[in-house]
Amino acid sequence: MTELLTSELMRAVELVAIQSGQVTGLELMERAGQGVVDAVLEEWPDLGQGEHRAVVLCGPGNNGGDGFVVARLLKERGWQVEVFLYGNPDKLPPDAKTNFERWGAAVRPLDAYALGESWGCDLLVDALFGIGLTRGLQPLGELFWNMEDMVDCHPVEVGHPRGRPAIVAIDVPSGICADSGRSFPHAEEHRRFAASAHLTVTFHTAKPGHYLDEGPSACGKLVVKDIGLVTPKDNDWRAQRQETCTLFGPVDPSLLRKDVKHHKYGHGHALIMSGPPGKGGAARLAARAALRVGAGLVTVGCPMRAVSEHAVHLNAIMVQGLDGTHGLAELLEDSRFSALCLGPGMGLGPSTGELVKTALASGRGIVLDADALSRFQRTPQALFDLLHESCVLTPHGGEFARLFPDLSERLTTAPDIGPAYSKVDATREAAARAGCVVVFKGADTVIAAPDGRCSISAAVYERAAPWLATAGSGDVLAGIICGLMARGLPAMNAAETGTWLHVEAARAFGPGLIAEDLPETLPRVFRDLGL
Ligand SMILES: NC(=O)C1=CN([C@@H]2O[C@H](COP(=O)(O)OP(=O)(O)OC[C@H]3O[C@@H](n4cnc5c(N)ncnc54)[C@H](OP(=O)(O)O)[C@@H]3O)[C@@H](O)[C@H]2O)[C@@H](O)CC1
Ligand SMILES: [K+]
Repeated sequence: MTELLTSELMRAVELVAIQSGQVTGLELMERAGQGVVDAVLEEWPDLGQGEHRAVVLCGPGNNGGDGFVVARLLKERGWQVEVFLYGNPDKLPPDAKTNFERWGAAVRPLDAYALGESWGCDLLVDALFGIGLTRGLQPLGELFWNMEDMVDCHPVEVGHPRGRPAIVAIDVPSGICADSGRSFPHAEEHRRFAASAHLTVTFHTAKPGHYLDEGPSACGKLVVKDIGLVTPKDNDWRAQRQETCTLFGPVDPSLLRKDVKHHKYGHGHALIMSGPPGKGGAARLAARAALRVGAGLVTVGCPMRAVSEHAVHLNAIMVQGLDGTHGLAELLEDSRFSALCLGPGMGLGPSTGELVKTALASGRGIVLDADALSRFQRTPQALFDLLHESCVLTPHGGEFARLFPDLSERLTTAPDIGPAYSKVDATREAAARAGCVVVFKGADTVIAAPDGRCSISAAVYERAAPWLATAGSGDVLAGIICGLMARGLPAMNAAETGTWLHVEAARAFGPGLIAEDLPETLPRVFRDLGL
């Protein structure tokens, strides 16, 4: 588990170190620049031999200061280095100014580079803006557009006469908000709003924006370099500041091990509610996932007329026909049902809403997904009033917007000042409002509990799982989380662990994945975890 620091917290950590006298800002800047050079040479060993050409684009703040350090260090290695500045050198902050002076060679205005027709280098360094970005960068739209083209269309080629540079972003690609991963749109919509890079080198710890929204695609690859900072552990320091979030993973295998002393009921009984005939596939996917993740028993509860359809498909999973809320309430008199899942394939009719209310009244662990969420589009507060802390909501973007339209609007309206409202902010607010765990799905899934705990479970970088965007994949996730809750995991643990396993199963299976494959790949994931 890695703690992710927002820009405000990162500044606070830096301040503590400087005020304690352990380090100066100038030393931190030197370590940051050295970290970038080290990361570049680790990523492209060819650049470690001989003399190469670098272009360093510096901005008006300390990110630019890091750029001047990189320029100097590369020059000391014998490289040809050209430096361009976006801003007024007289207005640089003190540490950046010192490094501007230490550089001591020519610095030209950025326009002189941006208007050139050739990339003219082997390494392009984006030191324009870091965690201090506060608004859009309209004048740089064309440069960013060209950078994206370079990253997407041209492989890095050391020594190319016109330049096919490796592009490295210092701290965060310029234009990306470090807290949210969002960019700040400007009037020139046909241009890009943020830089693109092959490699992004950040310091001390990653920031939420490296994992959210546009962040990962802009960063390319992410490397975190230690610059000798320590995040204070004491509660007083933390109590005065905003809450952090973590990057979840890997899972703790001890949460998933089965106790040999338990019989099947000791591992819980999951009840997955299904919709009418012809709509039962989603519930069967969720049920299979709940069973594979280790629930001792799984039952699909369905309208009487859907029993025969389920019966021809299911073996180890039981089928229970039941009539409406009365039938569900009666079934739940059996206290061995330890967790429920409602939503996948249930339909948007009134019966779904009534079944959800009956299920919630039972106080059991409950996962609500898909139609069980959308059904409450017009009356979200009626749902929130019934939710409790053993509930997990698993909305995708559309479902989130139905339940939390105001939060969704803040998240989708173009921000004009930074830091931009983030998916972490939105999910945290949603969990507090709903009074339960919210899993806001996407490649940048965010999971939050009502007490403020929050983690990002991102399927990006080395954990990218593009084949997971397939029909039924969400139903499987709901089933995995329900199965884990049936086994006794608290809602937040079940949500985080389930989301991580879901991505891991997709990665283990690889290309060609369909939803049915996910539960079947869980045994392999468990073996790899040493269970
Ligand atoms: N913290 C640490 O521990 C360490 C930090 N380090 C490095 O420092 C970086 C943070 O430096 P920073 O705070 O000076 O911010 P940075 O991103 O350089 O730019 C801010 C400047 O830009 C301006 N500005 C903003 N938006 C603008 C716009 N759209 N268009 C035009 N101007 C705009 C803004 O001025 P404003 O007008 O908003 O007052 C301000 O002048 C960090 O990312 C890392 O690289 C490392 O050296 C080591 C340890
Ligand atoms: K940058």
